[in-house]
Amino acid sequence: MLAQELILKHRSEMLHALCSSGSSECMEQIMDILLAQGELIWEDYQNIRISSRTLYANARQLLDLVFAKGVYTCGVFLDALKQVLPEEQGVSLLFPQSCSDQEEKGECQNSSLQTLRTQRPSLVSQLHDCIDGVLEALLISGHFTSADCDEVCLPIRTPSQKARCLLDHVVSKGESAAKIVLQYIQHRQESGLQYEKLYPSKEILQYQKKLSSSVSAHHMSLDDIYTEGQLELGQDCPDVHRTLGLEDIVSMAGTVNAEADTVLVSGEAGCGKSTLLQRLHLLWARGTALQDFLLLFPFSCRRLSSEHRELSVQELLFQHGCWPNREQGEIFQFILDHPHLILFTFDGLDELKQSFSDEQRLCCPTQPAPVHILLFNIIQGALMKGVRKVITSRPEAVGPVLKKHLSKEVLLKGFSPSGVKCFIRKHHSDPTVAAKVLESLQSNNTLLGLCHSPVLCWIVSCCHKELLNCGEGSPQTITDVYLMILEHFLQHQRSLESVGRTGWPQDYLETVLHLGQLAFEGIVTTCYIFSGTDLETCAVTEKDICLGFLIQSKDMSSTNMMRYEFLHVTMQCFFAALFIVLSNNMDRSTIPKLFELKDMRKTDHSISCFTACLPFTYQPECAFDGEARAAATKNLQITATFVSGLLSLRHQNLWLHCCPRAVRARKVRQVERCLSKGMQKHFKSIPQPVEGEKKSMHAMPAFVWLIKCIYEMQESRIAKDAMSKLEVDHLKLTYCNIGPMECTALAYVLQHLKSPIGLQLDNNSIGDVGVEQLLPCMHVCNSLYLRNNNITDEGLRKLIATGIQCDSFQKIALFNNKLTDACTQHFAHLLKNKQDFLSLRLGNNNITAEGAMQLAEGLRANNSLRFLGLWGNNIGDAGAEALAWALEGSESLVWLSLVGNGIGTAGACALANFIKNCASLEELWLTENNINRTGVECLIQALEHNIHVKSIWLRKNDLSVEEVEEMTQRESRLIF
Ligand SMILES: Nc1ncnc2c1ncn2[C@@H]1O[C@H](COP(=O)(O)OP(=O)(O)OP(=O)(O)O)[C@@H](O)[C@H]1O
Repeated sequence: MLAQELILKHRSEMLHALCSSGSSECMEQIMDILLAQGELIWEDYQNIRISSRTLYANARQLLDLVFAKGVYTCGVFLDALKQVLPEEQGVSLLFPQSCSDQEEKGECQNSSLQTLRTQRPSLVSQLHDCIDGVLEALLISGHFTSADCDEVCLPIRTPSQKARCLLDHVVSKGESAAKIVLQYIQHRQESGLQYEKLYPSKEILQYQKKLSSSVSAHHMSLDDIYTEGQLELGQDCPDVHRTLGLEDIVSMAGTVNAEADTVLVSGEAGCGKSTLLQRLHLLWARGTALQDFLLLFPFSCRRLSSEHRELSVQELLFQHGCWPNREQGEIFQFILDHPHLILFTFDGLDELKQSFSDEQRLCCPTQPAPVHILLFNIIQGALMKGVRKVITSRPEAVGPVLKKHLSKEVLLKGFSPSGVKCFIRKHHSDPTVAAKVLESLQSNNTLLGLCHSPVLCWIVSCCHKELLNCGEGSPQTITDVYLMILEHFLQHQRSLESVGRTGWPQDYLETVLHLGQLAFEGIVTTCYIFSGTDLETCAVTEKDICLGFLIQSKDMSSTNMMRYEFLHVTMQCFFAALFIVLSNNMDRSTIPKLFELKDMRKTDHSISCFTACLPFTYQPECAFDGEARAAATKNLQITATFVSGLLSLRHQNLWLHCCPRAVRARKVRQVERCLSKGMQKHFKSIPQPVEGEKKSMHAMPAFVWLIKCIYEMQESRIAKDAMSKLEVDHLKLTYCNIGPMECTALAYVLQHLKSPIGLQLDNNSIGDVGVEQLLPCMHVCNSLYLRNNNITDEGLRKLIATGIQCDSFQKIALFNNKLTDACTQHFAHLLKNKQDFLSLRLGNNNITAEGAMQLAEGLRANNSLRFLGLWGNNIGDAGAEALAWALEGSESLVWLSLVGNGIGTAGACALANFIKNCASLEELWLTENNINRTGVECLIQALEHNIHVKSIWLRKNDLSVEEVEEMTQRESRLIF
């Protein structure tokens, strides 16, 4: 439709749109545009704007005039109208199909070219700083050749000349090329990057470059080995099961609170949180990700913790973000004006000494305050509202107050099985070495389980020579892995020094004790960065530093002071544990305090020989409260785990010449006693069951920790002793961050249970490797709940192969995993061979009709199954028919759920046949299955012959309100 006709047709709507607000502003703006483009002359303008006339009369005059001037003026008018009127006022409604329809009909074929001509002046200036981008778009789309691009970019041209030359070329290429240019510019505007407005000065650009280069300089080293970790949305997110990519962290995906600007990435020690942030920083600096953010400021809570001055936000940005800059004022103003273009990252919130609180409010960005207060205000958006923030933390430090201020939580769960492979391949440039390391991991599933933690994977990969030479005795525990890297670093030093010395721990005992003391005192006082003076106080020498366990602290701030930290905080825990085990002067109460986790910081710390020389000021008790205490305690727990491992029988020979046997024996006894007491305390806290219910224990995180300590000791006597006192029927360990490594420990200990239990491990990250680790305790599980654990058919195959041999194994729940039809043959086999199996729940996997048919084979041969849940799969009518055939005459099945399986009317009719003759079924769930009236009729008829069925759920099917009403009357057991 021509522009003139459009005006004629929509005249009254246009009048309304122009005048209904009662203000002449819209009309004035449109006339500005028409005047600027020469479509109205000054006299026209005067003739329209007559103040004694009504607004509507003036608008009519305008429309008449524009119409009289012809098609072209009408086109300009329509463009102006679109520009000026807000969308919601109905401008899009005015021309409901204008452009798309017209384009299809070819009537509007010149519109982009036209726009290029009519908007030429503004386009020239808009193109100034994006010529390269537009040329690239034209090149990719095939409209321009590289010769065209070269022609446009001739160095003699000024930016405006380049822009004009580009436009001229585009006009010669036609409509679709013009469209590309307009789309490019529009996209930039939409994404908030209207460069003229947003790049107010060269300083901002220079500062951006400076931030990028300092960020890349810090993180380059990781570039070659970075491997994607497993990212999931937190449990509060609506779309929990979605897997995420790196950029999704800052996207809106999974947002639970749209008001908040802060995203939390949480995960266990060494799962790769800091590394993930470093990766994000690097990608941003290179311009390959997060390009919606113009400036990115990375902060480390570890380093912020040692800032004792009060700072304003501005000082925080420039003193901790990057070196001070001349143009601070302007840059800061830019940040305040454009918060949505800025990204802050705060790594390691758990390392702050204060728990998150939203009580002390600040709102002035120039007001100085203690750093943690600034941080808390930034996180909750009281300061720097609109700036996007990504914070990382261990889970212990995340309390409900913090959660309230999060836009979403993302869980980082370490490497997937393919991630482990990918990391090892990246780490070893020689593919033969990589293949050997992988082969050795495949042959030691426990070690493979440990490698799901990136930090352990890194160590194992570094120590590949030791690993490949260790034969049978390959590492089984995390202590083994850390001992391996200790030996690796020390041996490396030995090979540089003269040979002919004794054993490695002895030769380096002093070094280990120096580093150990530094580590221990740091862990006790939550200090992870050490000054030269701290090192001196613990007698750490230059040579000790050269071993490689301490690294120079990377700091983007201006301070030139040399500071150190351990390679990783878990390494610090390991050295602290070595110190506890090897120091002869250790206070006797240290181990009990460590295990009972009575706060070692609170006491006056009478660890005699070094109390006096503690380089740290102890924080008053109140400084560690709530989540901050829990987070600090976690490192003490990791230390205790290492203490257990180091004192295990199998490592005693290592220390023969390092510490007196009697002292060591005492420490071993202390650890054993603590573990036994700790477990008993847990068991005592289990409430007595209500009559008729099972005795159930909901494990606390400390229970998993104690189990891991027992595993590190590798003595079945201790495991047996611990389990001898546990009397429960059901052990619940849901949402406990249980990965393959924890499964190993659990199975090691639980296998000694006296009587079988239900083991509930829903919502963890067990995976196939974890499943394999659980096998040794399958015989004590009468039921196993593994909902939402990333389990595939392969893990399932192994699980069933063992389960089938276990007499007590009777129930399994596997909803929300990654099972497909390939798993159903194993279940069929189980059902055929286990005539006492009771419950099979496979909801929300990927099972289709084919899988249902396989399963049917097993069901047909089984006469014990009481519960069968297949909701949220896709078995269709054929699957339902197969199940109906298999279950015909069943005397055991009580409950069947086929919710959301697309079984349709045919499926319902098939099931009706089975219902007719089934004396056991009580509940049938057929919600959401596209069943129509005919299907329900079949079910009603079947129910006429069946008095046992109590209810059939039929909500969300293809039935009208009237049908529902009528059928409810006829059969009250149908629930709609
Ligand atoms: N995605 C990854 N790709 C390659 N290596 C990784 C990755 N993530 C972690 N690592 C390795 O694991 C080590 C520990 O990771 P990182 O420090 O990021 O863990 P973290 O979760 O921040 O630990 P913590 O909570 O103890 O501070 C890194 O130094 C690196 O060697």
